[in-house]
Parts: sequence; C-alpha cells; structure tokens
Amino acid sequence: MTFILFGATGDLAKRKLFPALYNLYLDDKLPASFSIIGLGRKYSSDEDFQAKVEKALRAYSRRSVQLSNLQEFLAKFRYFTFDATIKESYTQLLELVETQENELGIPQNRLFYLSVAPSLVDVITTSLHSNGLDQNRGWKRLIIEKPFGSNVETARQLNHKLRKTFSEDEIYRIDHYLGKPMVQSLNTLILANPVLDSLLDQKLISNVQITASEIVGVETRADYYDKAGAIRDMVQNHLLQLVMTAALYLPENLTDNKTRAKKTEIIESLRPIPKEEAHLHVVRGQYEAGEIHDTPVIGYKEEPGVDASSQNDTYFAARLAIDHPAWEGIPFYIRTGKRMNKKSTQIVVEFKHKMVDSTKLQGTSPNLLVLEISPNESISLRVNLKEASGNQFKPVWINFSTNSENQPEAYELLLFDAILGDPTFFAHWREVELSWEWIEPLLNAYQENLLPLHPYRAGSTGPEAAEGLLQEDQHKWW
Ligand SMILES: NC(=O)C1=CN([C@@H]2O[C@H](COP(=O)(O)OP(=O)(O)OC[C@H]3O[C@@H](n4cnc5c(N)ncnc54)[C@H](OP(=O)(O)O)[C@@H]3O)[C@@H](O)[C@H]2O)C=CC1
Ligand SMILES: O=C1O[C@H](COP(=O)(O)O)[C@@H](O)[C@H](O)[C@H]1O
Repeated sequence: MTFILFGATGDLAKRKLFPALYNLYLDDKLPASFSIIGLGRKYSSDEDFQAKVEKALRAYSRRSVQLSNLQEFLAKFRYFTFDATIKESYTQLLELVETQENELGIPQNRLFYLSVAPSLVDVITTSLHSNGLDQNRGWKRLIIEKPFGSNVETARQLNHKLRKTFSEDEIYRIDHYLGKPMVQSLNTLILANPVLDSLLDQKLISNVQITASEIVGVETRADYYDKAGAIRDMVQNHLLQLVMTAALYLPENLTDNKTRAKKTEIIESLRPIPKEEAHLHVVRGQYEAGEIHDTPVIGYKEEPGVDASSQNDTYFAARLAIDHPAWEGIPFYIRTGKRMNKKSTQIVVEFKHKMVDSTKLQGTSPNLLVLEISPNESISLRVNLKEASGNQFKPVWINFSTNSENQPEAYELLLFDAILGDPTFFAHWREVELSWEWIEPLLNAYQENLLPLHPYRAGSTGPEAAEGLLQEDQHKWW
C-alpha cells in the first residue's frame, strides 16, 4: 500500500496522523510492504522530513518512541515538494508512486489522505483522475477530513466533485468521534452485557442526553471557527453522529454490516425543527470572560482574530425528537460548548423515576446510565441506596472504568479500518447530507436573527436558557 498524504507539513499530520501510523506499525497493523509519501509546498529533503516525523512522534505518540524500530519506520517516508494547484506536480507524483511501487514490490493499492483546506479538494481529486493516479491495478481509497461543506448545498457540490474520481465505497469521510474507543465498542459492550440490553428498554427510558463540553476556547482557529460556530464545527458532524450511534445501538443492537443503513434510518427520522420554531427547541450561546480552574480567561469577542461584534455561537443545545418506533416519546437533548467548566463527552440515559409519595422513599432520584466517552472511558450506573438509619435514600454510583491509558487513539482505529476497507465508522454520504438538511433551517434561523445569542461565563456550564430547555420538560442536565 502507498499512503499518499496531502498536507504532510500541517498540524493534523504532525499531531495525529504520524503518531497513528507509528502506533499501527508497532502493533504490526500496517501492510507487510508499504510506503508513505508526504506532500506539501515547502521544500524538504527526505531526511529532513523523516526528522520532522520523528519529532512529531516524540511529542505526540501515545507510546514512547522505540529506537530499535524507529529507523525502519522512518525509512518508509518520502517527501515530495508539491503544489496541488500545479498540473505538472501530479505527473511527477505518479512517477514517484510508481517508482516506489516497483522498487519496493508494493502492490498497487493507494490510500489518498486529504489533510488540506477544503478549497483544495476539488483540484486534487480532479487532477488525480486526469493524471492517472487513480488508474491503478489494486484498490484506491480516499480519506477526507472535515469540514464536509458548510451547508447542504456546498456539501452536495463537494460530494459531486469527489464522485467524479471515487465511488461512494472508496470515500472515507472522517469523523474522529466515530473513532473513539467507547463509541466503537458500544455495540459489543451491550451485546456482552445482557443486563445493559434489558435496561435499555423503551418503557424504562425517560430521556437521553449527549454532552460534548470543552475547556478550550477558539485557540488559534478564529479564521475558520468564527464562520463555522459550534453548529457546524461540532453539531452537524460529531453530535449528530453520536445521536445516530446511540439511537441505533442502545435499544436495537444491530450487527455491524447494517450499521450505516440503520444510522441513515435514524437521521431520516429526526424531526425537523422549522426555523420559526427554532427558539423553542434550540439555545445558542457565546462565552464571555470568566475563570477556568482559577485562571482568568478572555471572552470570545476578545480572542485574537475574532470580530469584536461577532454573533458566532460557541455553545449549542437542543431538544430533539426521533420519529422512530424505538424512540417514540423519548427526547434526546444535545449540547456542546467551548470554555465550559470541564472537558467531557458523555451519553447519559435517564430512566423513568417512580414519584412515590411515601415517607419510605425519601431522597430517591432517577437512575442514570452514563457512558463516558472522553477524556476517560467508563460506564456508571446511578442507583438509590438507603442510609443506615431512617427512611432516607441517597444516590450512589456503581462505576466501571476501563484503563484508558495507552488506548489506541481515534485516528489509529480509523486509519486501520480504512486500510482494511471497513467503512463502518466513517460517515456515509447520506448521513452527511441528511445531517445538513436537518441543520439547514437552524442556519436560516441564525441568519434571520430568530434565535437569541445567550452570553455565558467562561468556566460555567453554559447559558441559563439551556437549563430552561430541560426544565420545561421537568428534566435537568446531568
Ligand atoms: N488540525 C486539526 O486538529 C484538525 C484538522 N482538520 C482538518 O484537516 C485538514 C488539515 O488541517 P491542518 O493540518 O490543521 O491544516 P494546516 O494549515 O496546518 O495544514 C495545511 C496543509 O496543506 C498544505 N497545503 C496548503 N496549500 C497547499 C497547496 N496549494 N498544495 C499542496 N499542499 C498545500 C500545507 O503545506 P504547505 O504549506 O507546505 O504547502 C499543509 O501541509 C483541514 O481540512 C482541517 O479542517 C480536522 C480536524 C482537526
Ligand atoms: O472536530 C473538532 O473536535 C474538537 C474536539 O475534539 P475532542 O476529541 O477533543 O473532543 C474541537 O475542539 C474542535 O473545535 C473541532 O473542530
């Protein structure tokens, strides 16, 4: 296999892709013969490039670098100075790929990874085709990074362009939340624990809450983020993918080969929120100055590169209804925000609570099943325990944490799947298109000022209005 990495001098390659490849290599999960060709406009010799890869491994690999096999691994890397907008570059790239394949006896399987700005995707995929890089004897696959369009129209245009060179089966749209180990093992986890399966009964569930809260702010990405906001950056992709995955596995427990079709069914059943009703079901917010872990932080509008009058959302919460027999009458609440009080991605299933008016059951509260996805991985069940004396109950947690130290990283698992040709944990085009279709009226509501932007203090749990969203249904965020 030849791994052809567009954007090899970029941030993602350094922080995620090189370490992922290295850890796959340590685990013997890369093909017996392979080469990696890194591309970027800046000039670099093979040796300089290999030195940069080594530096990235030392800084970001989850496992420390082992000298015994480092040189062998680095020797797989070649660098090619390449400008995606120059036609001749592709002819030279083809020559290099073929030379490597012939000299090293590598089967003509080609994995193209586009770790570049979306504006380059069209020219790259078109030129791969017109220069014959896609006319190989083995398989060819394309991995493409987010963002996949900025609304339904641009996503369709992008997909149309990709499809000129790659079939749907050959396109692997990365959503790194689908690579998180807990998300990947949700299905088997429930299969392995019939007790969980029996708990996840429609008759018992009150609501499902999905949270992805972050401590970080906009960091150095204002250029992109101030146009995208939480809705495009996190909701259209990661949160809706988590909704599909949770809605799919919790009550139904399907086998893997039906996963994508069933996910499409779920997102098709997501009840649209018309723009006129958006204010009833959606809360958007923007962080103001505050404190995180006793350290003062600036507000969003003061961040470098952000417009001082920006109306961009850094927080999003919504109440969703899934018109699917498995989820009738069970609301899903989702929320995500930057500069919140903690880093946590979790799915909480709240069970129906028996409000027994009895002095014998004082202090009970709803049972919860919490699936923590990151930063730690755990399953917790909250039950009510009676105190030693009197009739008072108090909630206690039964907690099972997996040792997440040295767990494979999302990019590692996803790269491995792409190499094997398993698209289960990549977003199918229909999932992406339907997600954008669901998002579209909300974007219109934003544009027409139909949704207020609520300020929230950095370091808090988000705007108060988001609490109100659940209080209306006699629920609260967990
Ligand atoms: N960084 C991250 O954590 C994440 C990134 N992504 C996505 O991954 C992609 C890459 O992001 P990131 O690595 O951060 O971006 P960077 O800006 O750090 O890197 C961009 C890369 O593109 C190359 N490049 C730019 N113009 C050209 C050109 N004309 N021809 C050839 N190569 C070119 C640059 O190389 P050079 O300047 O040498 O030409 C560089 O290697 C983006 O789509 C981003 O949205 C998604 C999730 C997370
Ligand atoms: O895709 C993105 O995800 C990160 C959050 O990822 P996580 O794995 O740390 O939960 C987010 O910070 C970023 O804005 C977004 O582009």
